[in-house]
Amino acid sequence: FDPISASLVIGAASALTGYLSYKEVYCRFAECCREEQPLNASALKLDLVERLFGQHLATEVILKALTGFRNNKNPKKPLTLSLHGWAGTGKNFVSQIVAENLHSKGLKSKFVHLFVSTLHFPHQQQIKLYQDQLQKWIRGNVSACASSLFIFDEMDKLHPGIIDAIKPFLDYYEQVDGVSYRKAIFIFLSNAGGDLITKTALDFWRAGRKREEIQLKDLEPVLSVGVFNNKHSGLWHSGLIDRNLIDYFIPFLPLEYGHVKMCVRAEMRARGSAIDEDIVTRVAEEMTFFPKDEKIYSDKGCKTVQSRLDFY
Ligand SMILES: Nc1ncnc2c1ncn2[C@@H]1O[C@H](COP(=O)(O)OP(=O)(O)OP(=O)(O)O)[C@@H](O)[C@H]1O
Repeated sequence: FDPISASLVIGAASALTGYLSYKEVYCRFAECCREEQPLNASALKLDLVERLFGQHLATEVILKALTGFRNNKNPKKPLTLSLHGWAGTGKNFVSQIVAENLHSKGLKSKFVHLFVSTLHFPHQQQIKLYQDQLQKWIRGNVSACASSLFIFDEMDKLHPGIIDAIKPFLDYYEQVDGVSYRKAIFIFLSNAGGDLITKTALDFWRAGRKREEIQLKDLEPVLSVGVFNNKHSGLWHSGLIDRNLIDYFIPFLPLEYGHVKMCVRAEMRARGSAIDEDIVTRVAEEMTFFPKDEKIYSDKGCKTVQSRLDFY
């Protein structure tokens, strides 16, 4: 046995172990991009099942899409989800749950980026500038962490065309200018299509069918066509849709009286208060419901529950 090569091997091995344990210790204190770490599917499932009310389709699709994507060592394109539904039905809330399950600091993580149309892209005359900035921002952040998460809120208020600037990143390319975007995740949030979703939910209700009987195939095709043809969807005539770059259109159903009560209880628990059913009913009854005759769905979803609870 050659003593020189033996000591070289030992030296290299101990340097590697040292580096790995240094990295472990470092990552305990500073946030690290753990792109190889598989997703804990049961933790995500538990979060969705226990915390998200009345959204059986969103729960099922998000779980399936994320676990499939994160367990695939070699995805061919980034994961792109488009979440649609009425106000206050849980789209931002789900994005927060997804962010927490991907990066432990959730929305505060430096690998999670939230864009709000009216805040970040307000002026119609500056579309070109926004497109450049968006491309630079995404390129820079995916270079730093391949499994970065980008959330675009208020897509329906985004000027048409802005989002097409990121089309090359969402496509099936192995690399674009030396950067691979295949492990990144993009989530779009929008109220567009909310009317179509409500109509379907209402048709089921009027036919005496259970809400849980609504399937993705009842809504997904209508949604993608509806959003493509809607001038105010942020995806109007978008190349993302006609190139099939959006993996899932995820409908959020309008919330019913019973769901609003569940939100009130969840908020009480979060505040560490005992559940007082009398207050739960009073808060839920303060909300307004539509359509005019049947009054089934809360018109703000669970959105104002937290502030209403402050009065009790
Ligand atoms: N389906 C739900 N299950 C549990 N809590 C919910 C649900 N929907 C809404 N909430 C509660 O209401 C709050 C507001 O909802 P959220 O911001 O997610 O609505 P949104 O669908 O993003 O609305 P908008 O389209 O107006 O942005 C959430 O932080 C959460 O506490």
